[in-house]
Amino acid sequence: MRHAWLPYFDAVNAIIFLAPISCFDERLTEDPSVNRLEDTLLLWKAIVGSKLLGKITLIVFLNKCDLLKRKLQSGIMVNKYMISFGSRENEVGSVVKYLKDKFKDILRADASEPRTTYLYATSVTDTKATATTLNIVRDGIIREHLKHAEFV
Ligand SMILES: Nc1nc2c(ncn2[C@@H]2O[C@H](COP(=O)(O)OP(=O)(O)OP(=O)(O)O)[C@@H](O)[C@H]2O)c(=O)[nH]1
Repeated sequence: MRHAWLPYFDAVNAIIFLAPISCFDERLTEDPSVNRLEDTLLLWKAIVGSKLLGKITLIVFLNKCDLLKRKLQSGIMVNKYMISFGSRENEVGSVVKYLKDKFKDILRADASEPRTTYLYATSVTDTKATATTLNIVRDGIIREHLKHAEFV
């Protein structure tokens, strides 16, 4: 159904893409053959590759970092579910860096033109930290618009 809702986003300036990165070891309820994080990356690929969304600023929240931390501390290994994670340290910082690079790689390979994209590690249930992140995002978008309007 995803292709059905893409056209409804043609009049927006920015999309906040929430990627629940703690779900690296989970499967989709609707299709247990698909890993949830792989599914998230496929959706990112579709959004990045969509010509309809080509002019929209993309903001990625690598979300549920608190839940990710808890999973990693309990001994669950990322490389068991994502082979390409390899021998990197099984801790939040290296998982976030690895995933940021993955999102950027897809952007480089699939975006039809260069575009403004921001990536943040978040735990949105931490409302104070999320408010700060949203303020940074808002300032970035405003600055971007002013730049296009040649005010800065
Ligand atoms: N601890 C924690 N909980 C979160 C975070 N983000 C969302 N949640 C909680 O996760 C639950 C599911 O919310 P979402 O992930 O937004 O919704 P969803 O994608 O439809 O649901 P899931 O299939 O569970 O991912 C809710 O109870 C949220 O409050 C987060 O960063 N940290």
